[in-house]
Amino acid sequence: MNSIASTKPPRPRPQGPRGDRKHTPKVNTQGLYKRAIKESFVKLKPRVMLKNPVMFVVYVGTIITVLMIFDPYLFGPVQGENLRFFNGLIALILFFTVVFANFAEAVAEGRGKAQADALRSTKSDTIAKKLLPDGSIQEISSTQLHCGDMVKVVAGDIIPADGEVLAGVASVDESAITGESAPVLKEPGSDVASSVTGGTRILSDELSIRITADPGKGFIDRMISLVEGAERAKTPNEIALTVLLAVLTLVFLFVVATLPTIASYVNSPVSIAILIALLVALIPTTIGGLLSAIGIAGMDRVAQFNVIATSGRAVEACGDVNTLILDKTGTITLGNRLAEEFVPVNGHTMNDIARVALAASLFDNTPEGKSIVRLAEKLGAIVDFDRNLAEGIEFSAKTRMSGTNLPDGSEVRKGAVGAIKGFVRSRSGRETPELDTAYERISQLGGTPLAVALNGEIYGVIYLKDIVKPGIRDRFDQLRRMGVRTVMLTGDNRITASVIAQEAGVDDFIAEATPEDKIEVIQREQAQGKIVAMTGDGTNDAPALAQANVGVAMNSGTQAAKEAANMVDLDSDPTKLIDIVTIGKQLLITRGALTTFSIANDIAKYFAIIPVIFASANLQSLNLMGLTSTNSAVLSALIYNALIIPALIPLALKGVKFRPLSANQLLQRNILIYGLGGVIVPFIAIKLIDVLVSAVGLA
Ligand SMILES: Nc1ncnc2c1ncn2[C@@H]1O[C@H](COP(=O)(O)OP(=O)(O)OP(=O)(O)O)[C@@H](O)[C@H]1O
Ligand SMILES: [K+]
Ligand SMILES: [Mg+2]
Repeated sequence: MNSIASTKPPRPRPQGPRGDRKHTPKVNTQGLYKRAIKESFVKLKPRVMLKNPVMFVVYVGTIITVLMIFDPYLFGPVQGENLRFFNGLIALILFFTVVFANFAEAVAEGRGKAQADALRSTKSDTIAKKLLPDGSIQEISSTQLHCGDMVKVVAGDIIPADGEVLAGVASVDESAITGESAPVLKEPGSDVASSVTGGTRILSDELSIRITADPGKGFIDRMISLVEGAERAKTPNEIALTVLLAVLTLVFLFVVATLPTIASYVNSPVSIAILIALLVALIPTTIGGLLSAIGIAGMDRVAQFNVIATSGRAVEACGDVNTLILDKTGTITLGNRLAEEFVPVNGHTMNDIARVALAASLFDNTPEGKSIVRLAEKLGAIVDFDRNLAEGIEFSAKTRMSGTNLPDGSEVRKGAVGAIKGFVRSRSGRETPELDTAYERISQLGGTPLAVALNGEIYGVIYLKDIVKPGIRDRFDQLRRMGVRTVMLTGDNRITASVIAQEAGVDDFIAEATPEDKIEVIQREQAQGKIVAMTGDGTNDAPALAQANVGVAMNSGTQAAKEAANMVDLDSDPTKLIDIVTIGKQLLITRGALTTFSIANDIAKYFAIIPVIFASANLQSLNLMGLTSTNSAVLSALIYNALIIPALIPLALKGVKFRPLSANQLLQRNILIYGLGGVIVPFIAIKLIDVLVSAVGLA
């Protein structure tokens, strides 16, 4: 909520439900793949490989099998022909398994790297005109600017660093960060319009700016390191899953290690190479290889929505969100609340209320205020005092009023009906039932009623009309199906709030909320163990944004809000929170689905390889899949195991098809599709590969 309504950002234009405008720089796909291929080999350093325990086991397995190319009898006597060639094939397949997993991660990182390069190119060294205390100007490099320095920028200049406008009014091209080409007006004083970002370009006039960021610490610098993934630490869920996969790997290692004893008991000695093959087939290499790509892709998908996440953790938290806190005006409604009608009361005429409403709105720069002036002037009202001698009283969300102190000492006010009643009472005026009738009628229509008063006398009510965004009801339905509760928080009165809440289909609403209420609501939800998401832009929102588990700040918002939030929406569209939550959910579901698939796969691979181990023990009844030979069975299972990683990269990056369902329904659906599919697919694929492998005479 804004403390100062005149600082409201331009209302975002309504978007399609998926809001799929993309401003991220175009990425050259061919270059991206070339770079990823190179990276897949660079990542083979043991230090890097160690971060992924599952793939590290494959890595070690590769090294051992390579040694066994040179000495097949390294670990004792083995039966069979062409051992060197066979071990060579296994080593090759294992090597590619590792490379494919690295490739998945490299491709996922590629887009962010390309984006970072594009951002870096906007951040060329500029010459800053530093304002010295004596008023003279010194030209220095932008990299030498520090917090607190004053600079001057004129039309055509690149703004040298993040800062706050202290003087001047100018339009600024912020497309370098927002991709939006429409210029933005910057002026001092107001929370929102006074902050400027280094790297953007001033188009007209000139500004005096106080620098608020030290070199290398600006908004663009932070964006670069974020999209590049420099700060991408593993998220708590990712760590938990990595641990689980490592434990599973250990269990399989133990199982495989005990096999030789059993095998020799049934007089069927096995080679170390085959044991390694079996181990690699059984451990969860698919999810192990794709895990980090899934996480990076989730951040990337958020970035493509023009939202910058400060960490992967933030994106992931979106997936766990239980409660979504939204404000009414501009988020649930279109937000261009315009004066529709004046309703005079207490025996006043239409002319009277128009005149008082005009006087009360003369200095009100909010869209609401301007529309009241327009309507009053249309009705023929004129200003009958010297406006230079009058004093404007700015709107604040706390007082819920705005107005003017006239030269003759009288006070005109307009605002929320409750607030104006309080004002009138304090001036020993009267309240009338007529006022309540008018205000209830407007509220029932979902409009915002503003009462108008001159000193102790109420003149009537202004009807501000607002419209619920088309399609928003569907979005809330979807969220409900995902188990997310939506709460509308508004400064408006109870009746209006309940009408809009009903029309929009939110689960709950809080009316007559002050900015402080927001943080209270968040804390209350969190006390019940809920994960809470919210959007905001004002300085007032900063504590609430920091308190929320997912706080999305509007780029048009204040520096404080942006710093407190864990995401910044470059388009300043509060409805995007809904999309971000959806992306987070999809990230978690994708991870779950591919984990299920990966583990289900092992069943088939197990049945492909285990008969091999007991081959000479006449346990051929175990050869369920009817594979050609023992060697071809092992190779086929391993080839499948390697190829499934690149085959699933597109799914890992794009995310699985997403449907708004509850966690339970999703689990059932996933087990059905990815669990059952994960058992069936490899049976078919391994059989086909076996046919091919034996046809080309590899085994
Ligand atoms: N320019 C204004 N002048 C006087 N009163 C106003 C003005 N704008 C809004 N109000 C009154 O103050 C109330 C609170 O405003 P606030 O901005 O906190 O909430 P809101 O805009 O109604 O809802 P939301 O919090 O969803 O944006 C409004 O409901 C309205 O009654
Ligand atoms: K595997
Ligand atoms: Mg508001």
